Formats: sequence, C-alpha cells, structure tokens
Amino acid sequence: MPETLGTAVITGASSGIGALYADRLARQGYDLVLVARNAERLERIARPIREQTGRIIETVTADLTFADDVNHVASLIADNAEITVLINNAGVGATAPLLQSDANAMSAMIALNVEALTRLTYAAVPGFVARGRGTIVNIASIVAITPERLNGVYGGSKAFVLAFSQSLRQELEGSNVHVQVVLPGATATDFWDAAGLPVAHLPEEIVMPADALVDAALLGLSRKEFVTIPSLHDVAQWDVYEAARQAMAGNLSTNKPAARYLAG
Ligand SMILES: NC(=O)C1=CN([C@@H]2O[C@H](COP(=O)(O)OP(=O)(O)OC[C@H]3O[C@@H](n4cnc5c(N)ncnc54)[C@H](OP(=O)(O)O)[C@@H]3O)[C@@H](O)[C@H]2O)C=CC1
Ligand SMILES: N[C@@H](C=O)C(=O)O
Repeated sequence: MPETLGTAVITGASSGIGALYADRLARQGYDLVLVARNAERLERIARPIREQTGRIIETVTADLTFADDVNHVASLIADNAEITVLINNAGVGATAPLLQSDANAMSAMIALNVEALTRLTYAAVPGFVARGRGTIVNIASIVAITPERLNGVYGGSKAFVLAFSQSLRQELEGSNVHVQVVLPGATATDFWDAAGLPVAHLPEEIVMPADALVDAALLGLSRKEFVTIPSLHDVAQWDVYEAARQAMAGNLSTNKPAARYLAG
C-alpha cells in the first residue's frame, strides 16, 4: 500500500459526484472519511474501495441540514490533524421556479448547500493553515453564474459557493492552502431525480457522465486551478468574464452618484 497522502473528507459521498471523488482519491493514496445521510449506501460505496485500495475508509452518517449533525462532522474535522483535503460536495437542487417551490424545502437547501459548507470550511481551514498544508474543493455549479437556468434559490446557493470560494482563496493566499471551486454543468447523477426532473429528460448533448466530470475536476486540481468548469470548452469566455469583473472592481465604490443619477 502506498504511503497515505492524508485523509480526505468528502460530503455527499453516498452517490454521484461524491462517490466518484471517493474512488479517485483513494486510488491516489488518500484515506477517506465519507459523509452522507444513508449509512447503507455509504457502506456500499466504501466497501469495494476499501477492498481494492487497502485505504482506511470511515463512513459518517449525518444529515447536514441539522445543526447537531453539522457540528458533529465539524468536530471530527477540527480534531483530526490527518485531514488534508475537504471536498464540500453534498448538495441538492430544484428545477421548479422559486416562487412555486416550498419555502421549507428552500431553507433546507440553503442549510445544506450554504450553511453546512460554510461550517465545515470553518472547521477545516484553521488546522490547514496551522499545518501549512491543505486543500478545500467546493462543488458549486454553472448556475452560480447562470441563476436563471434552474430554481433561483439553488442558483443563489451556488453563487454563494463561488463568492465564498473567491474570498477564501484571496484570504488564504501564501498559506499553502489551496482552494478550488468546481462549476459542473448538467451531470448524470441522482441529483436530477431529487431535483424533480429525471436526467433522461435533458438533451443528451448537455449532460456529462459523472466520471468524466470528476476526472476533469481532479486534473484541474492537480494543475492548481482555482475555478474549474469542465464543460466550458472555450476557457477564454471565463477569462473575459473574470477580467471584466476585476476591471469593474476598482470602480464600484465612489463618493458621489454616477452622472446618470444626478438630477437636472
Ligand atoms: N448533477 C448535476 O447536474 C450537478 C450537480 N452539482 C452539484 O454536485 C454536488 C453533488 O451532487 P450529485 O452527485 O450530482 O448528486 P447526488 O444526488 O448523486 O448526490 C448528492 C449527495 O449529497 C448527499 N446529501 C443530500 N442531502 C444531504 C443531507 N441533507 N446531508 C448530507 N448529505 C446529503 C446525498 O446522500 P444521502 O442521500 O445519502 O444523504 C448524496 O451523497 C451537489 O452539490 C450538486 O449541487 C452541480 C452542478 C450540476
Ligand atoms: N449545473 C447543473 C446543476 O447544478 C445544471 O445547471 O445543469
């Protein structure tokens, strides 16, 4: 068995993108802590990876919409100096228009996609900085920059993930703690059933297989990318978008209104 690269914590590892991160990171040489609600599905993912790689793979059953469960996972992370990677992947979406969606379900989505991700990042980062080593991967979505595409609360939650990651990356510069934010496009997972639109209803040409998504995201990580959008073929489009944002940044706060808002 190769020497461990440390332990990677992966939330939402019982299916889809998180389960594939588990497989790939174990093969790279990480021990794993896999987190999700469904203990049986978690163990079904963990067992073959354990057998095939010989890595230490723990499973933690937690509903990350519940504060007690989030606190439990946060403590596990904060107390374990072996942890070198946190993949904040657990998330749910919705395809119904936001005003036609159940407000409680929207709050639960925010609790998972935003609050849990934030709390677990707060649990991991101080140790990473103190030890001068660590990686945070936040799974956002292309809806972070196209919130009109699906449910607006989902888009807003992923816009948070992108903005939070942008700020975190800036604050951690020089600390040897790397931040990556991944913006998947439509990906073939159970996400779509849970979100209310089976993936088979999407045009085939816009849906990426989950293994291709995860392998591309990991290649981006190995290149120390900050933003990784596996399905965007012309990366110059992101570069132009980001350059426009940066160019505007210095002009957004001034001591008088713009001429168009001056009366007369
Ligand atoms: N599939 C897609 O098209 C896209 C997905 N994404 C993002 O990718 C991430 C992974 O989704 P994906 O793999 O596609 O979907 P899946 O539905 O396959 O996976 C979601 C994972 O999150 C876990 N999860 C859901 N609710 C909770 C909860 N309350 N507490 C703890 N874990 C929970 C699920 O496990 P369990 O049910 O056992 O708790 C499961 O392991 C999400 O953040 C999603 O927003 C982004 C863009 C596109
Ligand atoms: N990125 C997907 C969901 O989050 C999509 O918009 O297809």
